[in-house]
Amino acid sequence: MTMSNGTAARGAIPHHREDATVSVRDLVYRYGEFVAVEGVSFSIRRGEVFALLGTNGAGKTTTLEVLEGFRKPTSGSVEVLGHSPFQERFEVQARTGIMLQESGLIDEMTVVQMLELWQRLSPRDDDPSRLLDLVHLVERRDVPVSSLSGGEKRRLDFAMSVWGSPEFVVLDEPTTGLDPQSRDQLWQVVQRIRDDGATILLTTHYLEEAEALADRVAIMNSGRVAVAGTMSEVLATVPARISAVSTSLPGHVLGGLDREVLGELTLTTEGAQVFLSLETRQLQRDLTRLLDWARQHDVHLDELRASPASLSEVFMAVPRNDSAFGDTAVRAEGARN
Ligand SMILES: Nc1ncnc2c1ncn2[C@@H]1O[C@H](COP(=O)(O)OP(=O)(O)OP(=O)(O)O)[C@@H](O)[C@H]1O
Repeated sequence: MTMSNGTAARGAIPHHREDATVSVRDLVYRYGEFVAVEGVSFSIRRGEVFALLGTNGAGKTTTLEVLEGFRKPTSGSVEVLGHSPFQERFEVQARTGIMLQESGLIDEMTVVQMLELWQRLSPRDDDPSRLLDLVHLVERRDVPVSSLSGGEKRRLDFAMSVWGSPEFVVLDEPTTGLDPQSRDQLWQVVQRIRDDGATILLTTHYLEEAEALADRVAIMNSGRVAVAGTMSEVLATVPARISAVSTSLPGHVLGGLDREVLGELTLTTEGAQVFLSLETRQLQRDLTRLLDWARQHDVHLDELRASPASLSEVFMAVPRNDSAFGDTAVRAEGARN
């Protein structure tokens, strides 16, 4: 994926358009005078899970609705599977599965009747039994939809979105309301259909879900992409953290440590204990330096922890207003694509 106005994407390797299932260039969408999406560019490679994240009102749903062919872009170009989703809706819909936030299930029908109805409506062929098995609803096949739990309804929605193994699947907050076990099962199914070659666009407010599933991610704020790239590129936009506690740190060796490491070192003393915290963009290098330093000075490090930033930290670090976005850099980057 390449992004025109994302920080992490600046280092991303551009790829050819033919590798892309989705290609969005300079997308603008206005509701009347209000600009909901303001110059967004990205592409989603075939066979990857791409997570579109963002604050409330960031423009995710609007972008999704443009990709699904429900809205005509105000300006910019959008291609899904080589077609315009708005002008060539039939071509795109025949190869796309969509799981909306709002379920379209019919309460009076049983689970299997719902799938049989879908069999008649969908342009793709499939077998209800395969889908029931896929989403672990075999034993609920003859139960009316109205009797299903919220999680079971979500799984049935999911089954309908992957009916006939579409090439492109849009999952809009797929695990809302699922218990941890059902959520894990659904994650496994998403990974399985990705491994089978589907391209998946996921939106979610659960950052651990994006972290578990997505190959690439974009975080939107106020109609723009704030940060984008592969998961590791995005996580690297916030420093990693190393921490440890030691009771064997002689005062005279402390000074040498900050010259050894590249990151920002903080030492706090409480009685005989020294708490060491290091924020670094060079996790492996600084961890190696720290361990070498500890060995040389015979320092024992207790509770040693080293971890990259989480997606949640990256999300929290996204500036929450336009003026803090570094507009000049963002626009200059956009102009190159
Ligand atoms: N039909 C509409 N008419 C006018 N403004 C709208 C309309 N739909 C959305 N908006 C506005 O456009 C902006 C983007 O909305 P959108 O629903 O795309 O955001 P979102 O990222 O999906 O948010 P959320 O996470 O809260 O669902 C918001 O400020 C919203 O109020």
